[in-house]
Amino acid sequence: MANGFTQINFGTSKSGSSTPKMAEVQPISLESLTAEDLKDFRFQLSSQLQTTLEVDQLINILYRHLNKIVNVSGINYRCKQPSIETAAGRSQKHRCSYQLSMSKINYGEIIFTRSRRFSEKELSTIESIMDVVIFPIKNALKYQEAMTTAMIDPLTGLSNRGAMSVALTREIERARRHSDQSMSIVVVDIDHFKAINDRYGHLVGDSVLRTVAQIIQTTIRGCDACFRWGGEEFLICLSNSTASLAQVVSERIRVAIAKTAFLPDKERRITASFGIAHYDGESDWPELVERADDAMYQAKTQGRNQTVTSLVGNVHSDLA
Ligand SMILES: Nc1nc2c(ncn2[C@@H]2O[C@H](COP(=O)(O)OP(=O)(O)OP(=O)(O)O)[C@@H](O)[C@H]2O)c(=O)[nH]1
Repeated sequence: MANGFTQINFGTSKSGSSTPKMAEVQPISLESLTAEDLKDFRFQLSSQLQTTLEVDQLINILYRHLNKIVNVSGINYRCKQPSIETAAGRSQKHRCSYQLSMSKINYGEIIFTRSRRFSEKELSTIESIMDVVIFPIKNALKYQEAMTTAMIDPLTGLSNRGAMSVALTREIERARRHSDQSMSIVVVDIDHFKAINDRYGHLVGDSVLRTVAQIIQTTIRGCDACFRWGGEEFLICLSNSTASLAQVVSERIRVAIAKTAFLPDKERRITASFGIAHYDGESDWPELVERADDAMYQAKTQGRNQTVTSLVGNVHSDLA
């Protein structure tokens, strides 16, 4: 162990024995590597690692640079919190791995692999550059954590509006590219929520929002996504969905909400109104969301506690 890096494994991994051989870059002889060369190498590696805050890019840079002095076939990196797994090159059966830790905080594990055993000299060279690697990795993890936090609504734990815009841009792009895979948007708005806050207080109102979020999340599929769009409004993005599937999902959520006893007054029920828009070649997601929102307002004006689908384009035939 040195500099807070624990080499936890070195030897032959039996599971990798059938991995096909790959062409490996010839390493520069470590015997001729001077202290000055190593200093230069560390400086160059450090400069390159400062160019990104993406963990997978950091591992790729390390892979490219390390191969100038020590031949490795693959580098795997994994971290539990935040949960990240990435790799560069190709895994082989001989491996050495290092736990990246500083001030008792673990920043993940780096595993170097190749088809031949690592020599003592190679191991000590790899270990000697780990201190150059740990700070960029630590910064990248902090950045990733901050980005994730910025995308989460703290009350419900759902993704927020910022995350929604990123996800919907991607989904619209996918629906446009694959004509056989469409998508639907559902806007959900709790009915008379102001009256709930006024009568039972904001804490009860908050717990209603959390429970509605849970009902939605447990009803939709893993490939779908739910966002907190505004105060008492939620937006669901149903991937690869027809308009009729969107209606089935909405109705399931609507009935589940209407059946749930949210309030101290068990007899009093809460309802929500739903608006659906099915993708119809919109150029951007705000147009699609606007249609779903208009449909939701129609549900409100028609008496609330119901689902309205925006009827345009190919939706009629799907619902027939
Ligand atoms: N408890 C709580 N209330 C919130 C939160 N965000 C927004 N609200 C409340 O949500 C209420 C929304 O009220 P309105 O927009 O009038 O809508 P509504 O009473 O649900 O009426 P309809 O939508 O027409 O059925 C307001 O009283 C907001 O203060 C929140 O995070 N927690």
